[in-house]
Amino acid sequence: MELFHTPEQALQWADANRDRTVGLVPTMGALHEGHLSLVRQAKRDCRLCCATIFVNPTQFAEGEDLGKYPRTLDADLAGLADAGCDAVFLPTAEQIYPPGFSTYVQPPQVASGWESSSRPTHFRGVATVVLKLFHLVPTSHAFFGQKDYQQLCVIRAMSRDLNLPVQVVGCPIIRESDGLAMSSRNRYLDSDQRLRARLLSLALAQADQAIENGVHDVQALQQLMTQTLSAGTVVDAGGATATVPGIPVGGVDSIDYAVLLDADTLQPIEHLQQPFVGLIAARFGSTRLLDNRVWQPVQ
Ligand SMILES: Nc1ncnc2c1ncn2[C@@H]1O[C@H](COP(=O)(O)OP(=O)(O)OP(=O)(O)O)[C@@H](O)[C@H]1O
Ligand SMILES: CC(C)(CO)[C@@H](O)C(=O)[O-]
Ligand code: BAL
Repeated sequence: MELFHTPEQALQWADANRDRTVGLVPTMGALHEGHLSLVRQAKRDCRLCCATIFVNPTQFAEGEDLGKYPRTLDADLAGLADAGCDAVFLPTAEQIYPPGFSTYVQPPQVASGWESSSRPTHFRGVATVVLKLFHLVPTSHAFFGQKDYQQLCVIRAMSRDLNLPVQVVGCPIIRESDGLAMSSRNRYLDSDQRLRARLLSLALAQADQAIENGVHDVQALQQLMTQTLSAGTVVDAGGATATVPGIPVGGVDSIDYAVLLDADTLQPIEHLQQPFVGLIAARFGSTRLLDNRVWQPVQ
């Protein structure tokens, strides 16, 4: 596995391999099985895979966890090599944002709301760095996780709107055995928060079960997700409310959103007659976690 530290080296490598399909896997490091699944998918779809590790300062808001974001480079490189990654680009902040840098991507419409409500400049930073990475490591394909669903929508829209010659591939969410979506920030959770973090996937599973049982009212489904998250309780098959074995009493510390939206536009919906997504962001102390689930139209 080759390591590049400068944009020139990355460009040279991409140039030397321009007759092969190459898949790009952008990450911020602190890698887990979710990231490695993207590398494996890239290797299935493309001849070569290049991962990037860069904790991008422009996507963090003032007071967020940029300074304490986990950095585990040795383990990351071992995991990438093991997953069959061919090259890793590890730029510095000065290389990506040299003195005088002042040009940013205005993110597409689908960036409005949800994540942007708590992180107003987040997608401006994400879109800018992803566009730069696409230029610095020119590839035919780029792989992103559905765990960051709104981010995937933003990158797809940017690629379409700006005619970028990159096929954006969305990859399924990889979960822990209790359903918690893998995330680098899970390591911030203490043991009590970790048990309660299961409520995100549980809220989506509750909505899924209710849809199966014929509940097709959007408000009722959103309420069910909110109730599961805030009280830490579930509704059983008979409609009774019950606590969940193994989850400490009480719900998440706060909910940023728990909504059903059009799966493409992320606009609110009134019925379930188009593909739709359940999107959740909730907090445990200062740790903010995301989860989502996509459904096909219900007739
Ligand atoms: N559980 C997962 N399953 C699939 N893809 C994932 C998962 N977690 C992250 N990814 C994807 O990996 C890529 C890099 O994400 P990132 O480095 O921010 O990891 P993360 O675990 O989401 O970190 P954070 O906790 O900071 O949100 C993104 O495309 C992201 O969607
Ligand atoms: C896509 C990304 C690597 C851009 O910094 C980041 O937002 C992430 O890790 O999801
Ligand atoms: N996983 C998206 C990157 C971020 O939260 O900044």
